[in-house]
Amino acid sequence: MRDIEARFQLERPGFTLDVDLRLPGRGVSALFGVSGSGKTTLLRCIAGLERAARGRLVVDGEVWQDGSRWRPTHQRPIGYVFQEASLFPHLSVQANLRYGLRRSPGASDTPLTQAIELLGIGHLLARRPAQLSGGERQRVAIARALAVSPRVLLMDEPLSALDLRRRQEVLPYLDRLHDELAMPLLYVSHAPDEVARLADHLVVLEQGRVQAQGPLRETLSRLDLPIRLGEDASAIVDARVTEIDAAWHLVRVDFDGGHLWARDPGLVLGQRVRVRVLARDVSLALAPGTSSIQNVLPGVVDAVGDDEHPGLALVRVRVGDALLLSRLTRRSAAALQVAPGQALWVQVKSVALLE
Ligand SMILES: Nc1ncnc2c1ncn2[C@@H]1O[C@H](COP(=O)(O)OP(=O)(O)OP(=O)(O)O)[C@@H](O)[C@H]1O
Repeated sequence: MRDIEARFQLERPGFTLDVDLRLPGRGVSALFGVSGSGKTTLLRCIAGLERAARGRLVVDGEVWQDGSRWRPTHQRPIGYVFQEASLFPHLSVQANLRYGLRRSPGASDTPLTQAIELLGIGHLLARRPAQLSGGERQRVAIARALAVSPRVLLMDEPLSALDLRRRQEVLPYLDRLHDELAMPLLYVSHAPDEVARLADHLVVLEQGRVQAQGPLRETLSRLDLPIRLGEDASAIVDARVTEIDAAWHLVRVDFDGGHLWARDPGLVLGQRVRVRVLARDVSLALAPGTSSIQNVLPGVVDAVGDDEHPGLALVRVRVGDALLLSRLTRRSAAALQVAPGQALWVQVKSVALLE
């Protein structure tokens, strides 16, 4: 699967979308930005729902749109999942799933069967939408989008209408999509924790323009970006579970730069995990010290940048191959004489393990 090339300009009263994107042909690309930044508009352009959008769209080597060509929505092989599952209330889950297939006569049943398995909804097929939980409805909506064998799956904040428990229930299925789908998935979200967990590639939109785009880890560790992420500024580290301390309900994960201890969310030995480390949970010290913090790693300062408040600095520290961010007061940074190339100790107060 080749990259997606998406260039669009769209003028609306009080809002202009002007983007030039190259998205990987596989994996999850998160479109991230505050409300009104143009995320939904961008998805609609890709789906061919914004006739006024000028630009160029190439998916898997096929031109869907350029100066002279325009494929209407029904000729674009996409799956579209909205915030709320729009299922027909009078039809069973099975009939809802088959509904989308009517558009493509002769389509094989295999993708639908696979989607039912992937989303774990085989036992729900005879039910009506009113007999499903919000999370189950959303899983059905995702399966319906996959049943038509799309070349791209577009998801517009698929969890935002769900409460925390239902979100937790659906997230593992999104992980499965991430791991098992060979097609690209464009995932709109304004929730940094979802992005950190699911995305491989990140696009940050602000007022209709792209502020940053690139692989997730690199893009998150850009020093100009955390300002936009505020309290959610974080780094992602790829690690593996190497020890489980059942007595203290802790788990040890190892990565290239050392190891970290975290609360055990129920992991198994050897499991690969993404570790999310918030910049505000990372402090720096000249010596390992004797504080209550158990996660202390040797690192080297990579860069020092401004933060949103003049009293704060953001420091990027290399720990092995990983880059961590630390948010500290300018006064502390001055006291430690923090500067690129300096070796110091990184104290990590807490981390989140994202399976
Ligand atoms: N049909 C429309 N006609 C005119 N303007 C619109 C229309 N839909 C959205 N807009 C405007 O376009 C801009 C981008 O909206 P869009 O829905 O793409 O943002 P978003 O990032 O998806 O926001 P949210 O997270 O709230 O869904 C906003 O200023 C919005 O008010």
